[in-house]
Amino acid sequence: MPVPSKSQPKYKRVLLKLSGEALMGEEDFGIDPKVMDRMALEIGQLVGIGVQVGLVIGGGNLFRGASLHAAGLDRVTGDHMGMLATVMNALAMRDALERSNISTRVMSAIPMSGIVEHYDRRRAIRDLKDGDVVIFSAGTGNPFFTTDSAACLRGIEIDADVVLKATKVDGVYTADPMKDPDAQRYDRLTYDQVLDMKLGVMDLTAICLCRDHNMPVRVFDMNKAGALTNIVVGSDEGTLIEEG
Ligand SMILES: Nc1ncnc2c1ncn2[C@@H]1O[C@H](COP(=O)(O)OP(=O)(O)O)[C@@H](O)[C@H]1O
Ligand SMILES: O=c1ccn([C@@H]2O[C@H](COP(=O)(O)OP(=O)(O)O)[C@@H](O)[C@H]2O)c(=O)[nH]1
Repeated sequence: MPVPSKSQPKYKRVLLKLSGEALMGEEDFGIDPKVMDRMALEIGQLVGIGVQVGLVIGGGNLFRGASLHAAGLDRVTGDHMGMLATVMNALAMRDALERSNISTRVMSAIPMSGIVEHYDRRRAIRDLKDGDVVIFSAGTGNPFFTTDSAACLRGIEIDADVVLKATKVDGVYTADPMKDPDAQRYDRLTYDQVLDMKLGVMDLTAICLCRDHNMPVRVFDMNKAGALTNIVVGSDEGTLIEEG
């Protein structure tokens, strides 16, 4: 089988999920412009080798419905705030991408006329084919979901080859590596193994969706320079979750 080269990436279209928290960099809240610029650079490298990039960004650096609820807010209101947070992150990411001369379109699952376009699948696919990075913001548009589920949903809808979950850890472990120093990393897992072992790196709704639609997911460390390009040209970074 031919080995993919930089001029012939393994994937033609990817859905990249960036966790909101990872955008904080060294801070405790908000957005670190240096992280945004670094991500823009890495995404630009994918676009440069002809890969179509759809992007879903979390909102955990600003608001999370569950945390707001724990602090006393109504859960649905909290989730609405969380989804709005993802739109703010998307605007910041568009700014960083456009400063790097990468043509970018932001769509929102919640209509927000005058700020971003409403999500339109066919339009998104056309834009991706034209080489634009398309950022899908406001999650699924519904409370009680996460942006991991939104990433898998949009990935399936746009017929991406893979969902790439960029996070703070370098793959899926036997236990949360932030809490258990003895946790061991998996190179590869099936959807059922993730579900059966309740491995917490991604919510189970997202994994079920991917299993039902046979959408592979790769979990990798977004702080490792070059990891994204390595994956797209066929290297084994992080953990691949796919059919058994
Ligand atoms: N089995 C596991 N393997 C890897 N990471 C795990 C596992 N269980 C829990 N995690 C945690 O999941 C997080 C990744 O999810 P992510 O959505 O990026 O973060 P958050 O939910 O904090 O926004 C990691 O930072 C890690 O601490
Ligand atoms: O379809 C969605 C996606 C997100 N959210 C809300 O938006 C917040 C931010 O998203 P997430 O926690 O997935 O961000 P991440 O962990 O990736 O930073 C969530 O906590 C939810 O409150 C939601 O209600 N529906």
